[in-house]
Amino acid sequence: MSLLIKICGLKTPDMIDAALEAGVDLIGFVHFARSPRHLDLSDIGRLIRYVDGRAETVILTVNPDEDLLDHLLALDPDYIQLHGQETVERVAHIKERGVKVIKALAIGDQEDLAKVPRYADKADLLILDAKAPENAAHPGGNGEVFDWTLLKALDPDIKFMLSGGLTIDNVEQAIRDVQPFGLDLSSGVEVRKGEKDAGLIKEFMRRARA
Ligand SMILES: O=C(O)c1ccccc1N[C@@H]1O[C@H](COP(=O)(O)O)[C@@H](O)[C@H]1O
Repeated sequence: MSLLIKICGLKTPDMIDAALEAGVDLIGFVHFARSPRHLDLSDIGRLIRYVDGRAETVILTVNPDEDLLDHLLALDPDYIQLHGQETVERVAHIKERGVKVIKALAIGDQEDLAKVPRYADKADLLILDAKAPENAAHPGGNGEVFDWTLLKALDPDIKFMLSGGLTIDNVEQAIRDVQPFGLDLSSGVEVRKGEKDAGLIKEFMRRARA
């Protein structure tokens, strides 16, 4: 089965077109004010309508309260991506609202693996990402790679998307070494923070699919 690939933090129709042409499966939009990829609700709504079912759409957010969730669900994304400290119970509650949920977990050491199975049981998709550096303005999207060898201790039946610092230079090694179910990335296909590049998206996808 081919790898499921999500590119996050897209901000313009042009970059959505580049991602679709390159064969990206999941198109992600960020709603988190401190991020250089942040979009307001009306822009996300407009871009979801632009995608128009040509790929699945994801809205990434961090510890959303019920009011924000109402606004995000009104935009009708296929997935909500939770990139904060949301509990397993919160994941279950959001799924009950009728949307698929991607849960991102930060992996920094062996102990972080203990929580993975419980989230894997509840979330529709699981992302394993690097821990944000201290003082980072946002908990993801920092281009940080974590120690992939930690994942050798994980139950091989758990399906996850590998994330954190994936680029055209390390994607082939990531696939070879980790053999993930999917890949998720943002800053690795940017020329400046928050500015995606069509050539990098195309080359990343070429190498990932090769
Ligand atoms: O991209 C952001 O700005 C962001 C903000 C808040 C939470 C998560 C964010 N990004 C997500 O982090 C991972 C890894 O990103 P990268 O490839 O290391 O840049 C990915 O899921 C991003 O969507």
